[in-house]
Amino acid sequence: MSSAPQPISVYARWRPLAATEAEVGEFEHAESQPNGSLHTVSISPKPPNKEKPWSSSPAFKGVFGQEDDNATIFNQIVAPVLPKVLQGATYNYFAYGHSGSGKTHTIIGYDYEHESQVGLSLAAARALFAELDLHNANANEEKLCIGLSVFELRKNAAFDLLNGRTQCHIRQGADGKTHVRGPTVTLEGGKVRVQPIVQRACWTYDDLRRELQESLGRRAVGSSSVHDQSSRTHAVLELEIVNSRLIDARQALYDRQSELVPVGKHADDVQVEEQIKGIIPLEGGGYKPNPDYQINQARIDAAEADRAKFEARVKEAEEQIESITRAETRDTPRLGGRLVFVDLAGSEYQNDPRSSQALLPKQTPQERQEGRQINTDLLALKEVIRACASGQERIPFRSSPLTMVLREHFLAGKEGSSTMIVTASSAQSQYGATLNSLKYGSLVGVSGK
Ligand SMILES: Nc1ncnc2c1ncn2[C@@H]1O[C@H](COP(=O)(O)OP(=O)(O)OP(=O)(O)O)[C@@H](O)[C@H]1O
Repeated sequence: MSSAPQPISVYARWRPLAATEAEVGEFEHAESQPNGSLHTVSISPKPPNKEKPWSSSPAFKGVFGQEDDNATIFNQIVAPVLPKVLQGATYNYFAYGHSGSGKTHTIIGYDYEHESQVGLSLAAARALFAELDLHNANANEEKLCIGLSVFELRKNAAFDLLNGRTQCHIRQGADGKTHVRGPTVTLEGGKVRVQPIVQRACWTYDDLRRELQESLGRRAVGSSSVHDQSSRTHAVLELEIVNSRLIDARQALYDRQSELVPVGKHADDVQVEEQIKGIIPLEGGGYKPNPDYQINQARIDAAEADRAKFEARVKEAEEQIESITRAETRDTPRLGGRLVFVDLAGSEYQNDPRSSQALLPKQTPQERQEGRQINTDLLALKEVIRACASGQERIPFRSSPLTMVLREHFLAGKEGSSTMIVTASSAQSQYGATLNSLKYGSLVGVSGK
């Protein structure tokens, strides 16, 4: 697969100190722009902390200060790409940092009422709806809306937050694509349904906000030995520009895939049954043809013909989706534009004793195992971003469930890009954790140069 380089930009964001942290004090941090484009970030601890000062490479496209609110960040790094999203491009945003550093504040926000505080995903949805409403007001145009998907990734599974937190499996198909599917449900008449991650059609901003709020209420909560469970999962929010025809066509595809399952199984069963009846096992091993049974080839052929008929129906449904999404039009907004926001698990789970000691004093064996998976995910993400940014031929998407799930978004075309926001705290107590986050961001950012 040949891949065009996908640009990556990394930003750092300092959050204000919490009241309790302010009492203990903060370490020094500064930034500079040595080559006039990318920023370096420098930090140095205050005594009694004996750690060494550290400076990043020029790797950060920008640094947001404690006084910068969500609206400022939205205007600078999300608003400029919205015209491209409306033309069909995909843009990915990742928030990376230790627990409590401000990832959720940045991606979703906690205050939905004040424009300056709404997180990047909701602010983007509101701005997209303003454009879609203008388009939809024209009676001649097919109406467009935003398809919302919200899921959590934990260990090797995805949990669909728009579908009661149903556990879904992440698999790579024969086509190399990643499939995220819920359990197979058997319906009346032997039919089955294999439900993918739900995409909810939202026609207004208020609809979307309500759906998002409700789904986030289903995030894994409760106390582990140290943290809320939410810091141990990656939350993925996808916003896609869709219309009713596309939604219906995708539903038709899932229906036909579901219909194919029992038909395919029946064809396999008939094949095996006939072959078994047609042979006799020998005592010393091996088989000989059964003289008393003539393999019923007509029965096998009928079952295979049935399978072919249902496979053709699936193919037809796939082509229908292709024809809807590929419909050549210069008009905007166009179908398929996407924004993907990822609130990553706490970076303290990365394998570094310095940050771990401060934030993870005591972990159960199960938590340590989860921590190792998060570590794998975050390392894999770094490698995938670096490979995408340098236009490498082979991108190691299969290294972790997180990168498998995001594969399609990274490959969505040369128009889009990825942006990482490293959320950081200058509280004295969080020097080690912040240092590690900035180091990670710096490594990712230099690959985008
Ligand atoms: N830039 C900011 N401005 C104001 N308050 C902030 C900012 N960043 C974070 N906060 C506040 O700090 C607290 C912790 O932030 P948040 O929950 O976003 O952290 P997190 O990195 O998502 O943590 P976790 O990984 O545990 O979910 C919240 O009360 C949040 O409102």
